[in-house]
Amino acid sequence: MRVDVITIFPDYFGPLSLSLIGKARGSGLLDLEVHDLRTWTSDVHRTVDDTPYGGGPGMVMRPEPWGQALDAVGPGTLIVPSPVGKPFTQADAQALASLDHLIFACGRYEGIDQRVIDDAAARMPVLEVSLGDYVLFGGEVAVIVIMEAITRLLPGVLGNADSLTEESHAAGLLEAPVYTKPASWRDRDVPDVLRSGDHGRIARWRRDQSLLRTAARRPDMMAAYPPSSLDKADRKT
Ligand SMILES: COc1ccc2nc(C(=O)O)sc2c1
Repeated sequence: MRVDVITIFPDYFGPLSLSLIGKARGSGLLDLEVHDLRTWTSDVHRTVDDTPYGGGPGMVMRPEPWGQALDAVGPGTLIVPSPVGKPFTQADAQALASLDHLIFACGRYEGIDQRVIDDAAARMPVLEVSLGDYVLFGGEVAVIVIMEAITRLLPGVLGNADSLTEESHAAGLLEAPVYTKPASWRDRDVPDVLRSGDHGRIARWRRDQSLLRTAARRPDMMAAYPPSSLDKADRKT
Protein backbone atom coordinates (compact mmCIF):
# COMPACT_ATOMS: atom_id res chain seq x y z
CA MET A 1 0.00 0.00 0.00
CA ARG A 2 1.18 3.49 -0.93
CA VAL A 3 0.28 6.33 1.44
CA ASP A 4 0.98 10.05 0.96
CA VAL A 5 0.37 12.45 3.86
CA ILE A 6 0.25 16.21 3.23
CA THR A 7 0.65 18.46 6.28
CA ILE A 8 2.23 21.70 7.51
CA PHE A 9 3.59 19.73 10.49
CA PRO A 10 5.60 16.78 9.06
CA ASP A 11 7.28 16.21 12.44
CA TYR A 12 3.89 15.12 13.87
CA PHE A 13 4.38 11.84 12.01
CA GLY A 14 7.44 10.56 13.85
CA PRO A 15 5.23 7.88 15.50
CA LEU A 16 4.65 6.34 12.06
CA SER A 17 8.29 5.21 12.09
CA LEU A 18 7.85 3.21 15.30
CA SER A 19 6.66 -0.28 16.24
CA LEU A 20 4.60 -2.33 13.80
CA ILE A 21 3.95 0.55 11.40
CA GLY A 22 7.70 1.21 11.27
CA LYS A 23 8.30 -2.49 10.60
CA ALA A 24 5.63 -2.51 7.87
CA ARG A 25 7.45 0.40 6.20
CA GLY A 26 10.81 -1.31 6.56
CA SER A 27 9.52 -4.57 5.06
CA GLY A 28 7.86 -2.82 2.12
CA LEU A 29 4.29 -3.73 3.17
CA LEU A 30 3.65 0.01 3.58
CA ASP A 31 5.19 2.71 1.37
CA LEU A 32 4.49 5.93 3.28
CA GLU A 33 5.72 9.43 2.45
CA VAL A 34 5.00 12.60 4.45
CA HIS A 35 4.99 15.87 2.47
CA ASP A 36 5.23 19.46 3.76
CA LEU A 37 2.41 21.47 2.16
CA ARG A 38 4.70 24.49 2.09
CA THR A 39 6.67 22.71 -0.65
CA TRP A 40 3.91 23.92 -2.98
CA THR A 41 3.95 27.58 -1.91
CA SER A 42 5.70 30.22 -4.03
CA ASP A 43 5.89 33.33 -1.82
CA VAL A 44 8.83 34.18 0.38
CA HIS A 45 6.77 33.59 3.53
CA ARG A 46 5.52 30.20 2.23
CA THR A 47 1.93 31.24 3.07
CA VAL A 48 -0.67 28.47 3.42
CA ASP A 49 -3.59 30.37 4.94
CA ASP A 50 -5.64 33.53 4.54
CA THR A 51 -8.68 35.26 6.07
CA PRO A 52 -12.10 33.67 5.51
CA TYR A 53 -14.51 35.14 2.93
CA GLY A 54 -17.67 36.22 4.74
CA GLY A 55 -15.68 37.09 7.86
CA GLY A 56 -15.47 35.06 11.04
CA PRO A 57 -12.68 33.92 13.33
CA GLY A 58 -9.42 32.28 12.37
CA MET A 59 -7.85 31.54 9.01
CA VAL A 60 -8.62 29.19 6.10
CA MET A 61 -6.06 27.08 4.23
CA ARG A 62 -5.49 28.52 0.72
CA PRO A 63 -6.51 26.38 -2.28
CA GLU A 64 -3.44 26.93 -4.49
CA PRO A 65 -0.84 24.96 -2.47
CA TRP A 66 -3.34 22.15 -1.87
CA GLY A 67 -4.29 21.94 -5.54
CA GLN A 68 -0.66 21.64 -6.60
CA ALA A 69 0.14 19.16 -3.83
CA LEU A 70 -2.76 16.86 -4.77
CA ASP A 71 -1.84 17.15 -8.46
CA ALA A 72 1.68 16.05 -7.55
CA VAL A 73 0.87 13.04 -5.33
CA GLY A 74 -2.46 11.94 -6.84
CA PRO A 75 -4.60 10.39 -8.00
CA GLY A 76 -5.55 8.07 -5.16
CA THR A 77 -8.28 7.88 -2.52
CA LEU A 78 -8.22 11.19 -0.66
CA ILE A 79 -9.04 11.08 3.05
CA VAL A 80 -9.64 14.39 4.80
CA PRO A 81 -10.02 14.20 8.60
CA SER A 82 -12.51 16.89 9.57
CA PRO A 83 -14.93 17.73 12.40
CA VAL A 84 -17.68 17.73 9.75
CA GLY A 85 -16.69 14.30 8.44
CA LYS A 86 -18.53 10.98 8.62
CA PRO A 87 -17.65 9.05 11.82
CA PHE A 88 -14.68 6.79 11.05
CA THR A 89 -15.42 3.12 11.81
CA GLN A 90 -13.68 -0.26 11.75
CA ALA A 91 -15.61 -0.99 8.56
CA ASP A 92 -13.99 2.10 7.01
CA ALA A 93 -10.57 0.87 8.11
CA GLN A 94 -11.26 -2.53 6.54
CA ALA A 95 -12.42 -0.95 3.27
CA LEU A 96 -9.42 1.41 3.08
CA ALA A 97 -6.97 -1.40 3.92
CA SER A 98 -7.87 -3.05 0.60
CA LEU A 99 -6.91 -0.02 -1.52
CA ASP A 100 -3.60 0.58 -3.28
CA HIS A 101 -3.06 4.32 -2.77
CA LEU A 102 -4.30 6.57 0.04
CA ILE A 103 -3.71 10.31 0.29
CA PHE A 104 -4.29 12.09 3.61
CA ALA A 105 -4.87 15.86 3.69
CA CYS A 106 -4.28 17.34 7.14
CA GLY A 107 -6.33 20.46 7.71
CA ARG A 108 -5.38 23.15 10.19
CA TYR A 109 -6.82 26.52 11.28
CA GLU A 110 -10.55 26.66 10.40
CA GLY A 111 -10.13 24.12 7.64
CA ILE A 112 -9.24 23.78 3.96
CA ASP A 113 -10.93 25.94 1.26
CA GLN A 114 -13.94 23.87 0.15
CA ARG A 115 -12.95 24.17 -3.51
CA VAL A 116 -9.94 21.91 -2.82
CA ILE A 117 -12.28 19.08 -1.78
CA ASP A 118 -14.66 19.76 -4.68
CA ASP A 119 -11.84 19.91 -7.24
CA ALA A 120 -10.27 16.68 -5.95
CA ALA A 121 -13.65 14.90 -5.96
CA ALA A 122 -13.82 15.51 -9.72
CA ARG A 123 -10.67 13.36 -10.14
CA MET A 124 -10.57 10.85 -7.26
CA PRO A 125 -12.68 9.37 -4.42
CA VAL A 126 -12.79 11.74 -1.43
CA LEU A 127 -13.76 10.77 2.14
CA GLU A 128 -14.17 13.36 4.88
CA VAL A 129 -14.04 11.52 8.21
CA SER A 130 -14.14 12.42 11.90
CA LEU A 131 -12.76 10.40 14.82
CA GLY A 132 -15.54 11.47 17.12
CA ASP A 133 -17.76 14.24 18.45
CA TYR A 134 -14.91 16.48 19.54
CA VAL A 135 -12.55 18.86 17.74
CA LEU A 136 -8.77 18.51 17.48
CA PHE A 137 -6.22 21.16 16.56
CA GLY A 138 -5.92 19.65 13.11
CA GLY A 139 -6.02 16.47 11.08
CA GLU A 140 -2.56 15.11 11.95
CA VAL A 141 -3.50 13.13 15.08
CA ALA A 142 -6.55 11.74 13.29
CA VAL A 143 -4.31 10.53 10.44
CA ILE A 144 -2.04 8.71 12.91
CA VAL A 145 -5.07 6.96 14.44
CA ILE A 146 -6.54 6.08 11.03
CA MET A 147 -3.16 4.84 9.78
CA GLU A 148 -2.83 2.55 12.80
CA ALA A 149 -6.36 1.18 12.31
CA ILE A 150 -5.61 0.46 8.61
CA THR A 151 -2.01 -0.79 8.84
CA ARG A 152 -2.80 -3.48 11.41
CA LEU A 153 -5.27 -4.97 8.93
CA LEU A 154 -2.68 -5.32 6.15
CA PRO A 155 -1.72 -8.97 5.58
CA GLY A 156 1.61 -9.77 7.21
CA VAL A 157 1.66 -6.85 9.66
CA LEU A 158 0.22 -8.62 12.69
CA GLY A 159 2.11 -11.78 13.67
CA ASN A 160 -1.13 -13.58 14.49
CA ALA A 161 -3.96 -12.70 12.10
CA ASP A 162 -6.38 -14.57 14.42
CA SER A 163 -6.28 -11.50 16.69
CA LEU A 164 -8.25 -9.64 14.03
CA THR A 165 -11.24 -11.96 14.10
CA GLU A 166 -11.96 -11.83 17.85
CA GLU A 167 -11.22 -8.18 18.59
CA SER A 168 -13.76 -5.50 19.39
CA HIS A 169 -15.76 -4.17 16.42
CA ALA A 170 -14.43 -6.88 14.08
CA ALA A 171 -17.56 -9.01 14.56
CA GLY A 172 -19.87 -6.17 15.55
CA LEU A 173 -19.49 -6.76 19.31
CA LEU A 174 -17.09 -5.63 22.05
CA GLU A 175 -14.64 -8.38 22.92
CA ALA A 176 -14.75 -10.38 26.14
CA PRO A 177 -12.44 -9.66 29.11
CA VAL A 178 -8.93 -11.13 28.86
CA TYR A 179 -6.80 -12.72 31.60
CA THR A 180 -3.28 -14.14 31.97
CA LYS A 181 -1.11 -15.59 34.76
CA PRO A 182 -1.20 -15.64 37.76
CA ALA A 183 -4.49 -17.54 38.28
CA SER A 184 -5.08 -15.49 41.45
CA TRP A 185 -3.97 -11.90 41.96
CA ARG A 186 -4.87 -9.67 44.93
CA ASP A 187 -7.59 -12.22 45.85
CA ARG A 188 -9.10 -11.94 42.36
CA ASP A 189 -9.28 -15.23 40.46
CA VAL A 190 -9.38 -15.93 36.75
CA PRO A 191 -12.88 -17.28 35.82
CA ASP A 192 -12.77 -21.08 36.22
CA VAL A 193 -14.24 -21.65 32.74
CA LEU A 194 -11.11 -20.14 31.13
CA ARG A 195 -8.96 -22.72 32.93
CA SER A 196 -11.31 -25.64 32.19
CA GLY A 197 -9.79 -26.64 28.85
CA ASP A 198 -13.35 -27.02 27.52
CA HIS A 199 -13.09 -24.97 24.32
CA GLY A 200 -16.82 -25.09 23.64
CA ARG A 201 -17.65 -23.74 27.10
CA ILE A 202 -14.92 -21.12 26.77
CA ALA A 203 -16.26 -19.94 23.40
CA ARG A 204 -19.80 -19.71 24.82
CA TRP A 205 -18.58 -17.81 27.90
CA ARG A 206 -16.63 -15.33 25.78
CA ARG A 207 -19.60 -14.75 23.51
CA ASP A 208 -21.92 -14.22 26.47
CA GLN A 209 -19.44 -11.74 27.95
CA SER A 210 -19.22 -9.93 24.61
CA LEU A 211 -23.00 -9.65 24.41
CA LEU A 212 -23.28 -8.44 28.03
CA ARG A 213 -20.54 -5.85 27.55
CA THR A 214 -21.92 -4.61 24.26
CA ALA A 215 -25.47 -4.36 25.64
CA ALA A 216 -24.21 -2.43 28.69
CA ARG A 217 -21.74 -0.09 26.99
CA ARG A 218 -22.77 0.14 23.34
CA PRO A 219 -26.52 -0.38 22.90
CA ASP A 220 -26.11 1.24 19.49
CA MET A 221 -23.93 -1.68 18.39
CA MET A 222 -26.42 -4.19 19.83
CA ALA A 223 -29.23 -2.53 17.87
CA ALA A 224 -27.17 -3.00 14.70
CA TYR A 225 -26.33 -6.59 15.58
CA PRO A 226 -28.59 -8.81 13.41
CA PRO A 227 -30.60 -11.30 15.57
CA SER A 228 -29.99 -13.90 12.84
CA SER A 229 -26.26 -13.90 13.59
CA LEU A 230 -27.07 -14.33 17.29
CA ASP A 231 -28.99 -17.53 16.49
CA LYS A 232 -26.29 -18.73 14.06
CA ALA A 233 -23.46 -18.21 16.52
CA ASP A 234 -25.37 -19.94 19.31
CA ARG A 235 -25.96 -22.91 17.03
CA LYS A 236 -22.19 -23.05 16.29
CA THR A 237 -20.96 -23.22 19.91
C1 LIG B 1 -8.73 22.01 10.68
O1 LIG B 1 -8.56 20.61 10.61
C2 LIG B 1 -9.14 19.85 11.61
C3 LIG B 1 -9.54 20.45 12.81
C4 LIG B 1 -10.12 19.64 13.78
C5 LIG B 1 -10.31 18.27 13.57
N1 LIG B 1 -10.91 17.35 14.41
C6 LIG B 1 -10.96 16.13 13.90
C7 LIG B 1 -11.57 14.95 14.55
O2 LIG B 1 -11.60 13.87 13.92
O3 LIG B 1 -12.04 15.12 15.70
S1 LIG B 1 -10.26 16.04 12.36
C8 LIG B 1 -9.88 17.73 12.36
C9 LIG B 1 -9.29 18.50 11.37
